[in-house]
Amino acid sequence: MCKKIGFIGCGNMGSAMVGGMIKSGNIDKNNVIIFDRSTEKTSSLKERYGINVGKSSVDIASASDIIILSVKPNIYKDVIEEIKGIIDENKIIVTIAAGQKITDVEKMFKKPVKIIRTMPNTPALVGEGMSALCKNQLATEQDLEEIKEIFECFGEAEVIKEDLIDAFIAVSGSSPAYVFMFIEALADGAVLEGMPRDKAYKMACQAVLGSAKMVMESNEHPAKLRDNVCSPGGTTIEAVAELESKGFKSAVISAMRKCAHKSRYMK
Ligand SMILES: NC(=O)C1=CN([C@@H]2O[C@H](COP(=O)(O)OP(=O)(O)OC[C@H]3O[C@@H](n4cnc5c(N)ncnc54)[C@H](OP(=O)(O)O)[C@@H]3O)[C@@H](O)[C@H]2O)C=CC1
Ligand SMILES: O=C(O)[C@@H]1CCC=N1
Repeated sequence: MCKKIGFIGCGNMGSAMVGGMIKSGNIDKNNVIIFDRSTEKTSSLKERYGINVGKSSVDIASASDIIILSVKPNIYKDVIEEIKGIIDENKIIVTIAAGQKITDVEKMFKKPVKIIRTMPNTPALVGEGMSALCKNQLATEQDLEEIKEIFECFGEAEVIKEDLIDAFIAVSGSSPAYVFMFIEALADGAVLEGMPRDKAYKMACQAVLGSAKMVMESNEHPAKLRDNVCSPGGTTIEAVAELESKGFKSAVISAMRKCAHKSRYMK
């Protein structure tokens, strides 16, 4: 892969993707160029990964074959207005924004442009991202495969239909936030029972990591794996009963409905 990859916006998600790509060893640092209106962010990424820094969004659009729009959804219009003159049918626009449908982005360009809509997540930074991708009509299957390969540098990637992207945000793009809350709650519970805080985080994280791995590798239903932990009259069923009475699962499901609804209707 020797195409030039440009990032416009290097905040939480852009920097996680840049970090994941470079750390993977599959993308040459000389093929990555970034721009953010905050020079502090670009300087720190340049220092860490040795990548190139552009002077403007226009710089990135000119120098890159693949342009990743990693600014907030409400900034898309301004950035596209700046770069659209430079974008031709040989370049691929990659979007990562919640709520920005392919047709919305096509309208902003007001001309035929190859667009791959994606939804990554921040665990990309540690090579454990989960991304979804879909394409517009002008982008080819080969373009989609090429972008998927780039996203696979920092985790798993799946091609999905665009109408599933709101569900995907709820289960993947946004879900690290709720998983971090769960880890924090597990650690707090352990601290309450006398465990030192640093050990509590390590134990909580390993329990989450190990449990996720078990679901992925065992092919068992999560409820069966839960039942295997619940000894009759034992400790776990006490915790499970309390979680059920507090509406643990329904709280998660209803949070995800809010998340998907926001993604579907946000402007
Ligand atoms: N955070 C996440 O977990 C995920 C985010 N996304 C999507 O990623 C996108 C970025 O989100 P996130 O990284 O969290 O946001 P951030 O605010 O952390 O990053 C956006 C960056 O873009 C900069 N910026 C703003 N305007 C411009 C501009 N005109 N030109 C260049 N840079 C600009 C911002 O600077 P300043 O801070 O000065 O405004 C900021 O550094 C969003 O569209 C979001 O929906 C998708 C999946 C997961
Ligand atoms: O909160 C947001 O809008 C973005 C999209 C997915 C994760 N963060």
